[in-house]
Amino acid sequence: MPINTCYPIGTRKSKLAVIQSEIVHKQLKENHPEFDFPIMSRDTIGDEILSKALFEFKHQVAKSLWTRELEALLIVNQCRMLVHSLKDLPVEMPKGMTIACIPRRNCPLDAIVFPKGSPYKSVANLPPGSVIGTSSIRRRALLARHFPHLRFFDIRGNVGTRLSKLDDPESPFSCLVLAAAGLFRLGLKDRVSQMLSAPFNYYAVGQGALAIEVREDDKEIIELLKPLQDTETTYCCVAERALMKRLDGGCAIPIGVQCDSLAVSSSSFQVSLDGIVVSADGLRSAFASGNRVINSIEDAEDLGTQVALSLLKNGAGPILAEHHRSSDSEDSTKQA
Ligand SMILES: NCc1[nH]cc(CCC(=O)O)c1CC(=O)O
Repeated sequence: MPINTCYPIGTRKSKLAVIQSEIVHKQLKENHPEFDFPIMSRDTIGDEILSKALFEFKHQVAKSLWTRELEALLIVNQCRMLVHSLKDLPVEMPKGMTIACIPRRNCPLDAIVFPKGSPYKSVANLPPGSVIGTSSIRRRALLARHFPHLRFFDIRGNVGTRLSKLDDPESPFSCLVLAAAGLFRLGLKDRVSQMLSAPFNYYAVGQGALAIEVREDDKEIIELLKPLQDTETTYCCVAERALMKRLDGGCAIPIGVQCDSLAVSSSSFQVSLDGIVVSADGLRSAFASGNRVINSIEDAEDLGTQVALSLLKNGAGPILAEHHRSSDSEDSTKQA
């Protein structure tokens, strides 16, 4: 037996974060039954400052909201890996950190959840003035594009908290928009009334995928994580993240994507990537798409960058500049 047999997994404390770590734990045990992978959970700033809408945070702060405290555990070797939702990770990883592995993706789509007992089954049927609960500027902008008669209120907290706010008879919300993957992992599939997909809705970069973050120099854990890597998911997510990186987007910017892939051999995939950038009011948008055969991470990055450049050619620049201006000034955070 090697001397080191214990590789702790670090995670946020929310129920979803812990379930996601358990998914990774199970896959690690299947591949390495001789080792232990205890789960250690911690609170992060993102969990503590629940009263602020996400897009009110400064761009740079928003990028590391969910991850900074956990990375400290990696640095001091108290944890060997962190399990995150990929969409919560910044496109530029902090110095010394890397994504070792992206396992197989769950459903990447957004879903609509109505309160228990609601007569509605579709957002399209909601009467004018109905209130949609979401703190995501992307979800708000994309829905406003189709339904200018609906209103949007922020809602924060973990998925369980949001659902109890929704079900409260005093609640202003007619429905919530949540990631289907999170609801599925929490065993709440029966709460999903409607799935939102392209060309009507586009999901967040990396949505539905997990990412395992490690110290870049920890070759031992990188090796142990190799069997958990899903090549098809990785190519799609790398393309999506390259698109966002080229547009300098964080979670305060309404960029939506839709990525589809088809295996053409065991190691190459035909990948098509659609991207959309929307103004906060949903009135203006830029769209672009691209597709190519992907054989490597570099190919995937190239696809994402190409779609980003097409987006800029199609008018994404001024829309993005507007968002950067409003998230950089102190007093214009409630623009929509
Ligand atoms: N920003 C919070 C967050 N981060 C990841 C998920 C869901 C799981 C996933 O996308 O993999 C959620 C909740 C939501 O958006 O409804």
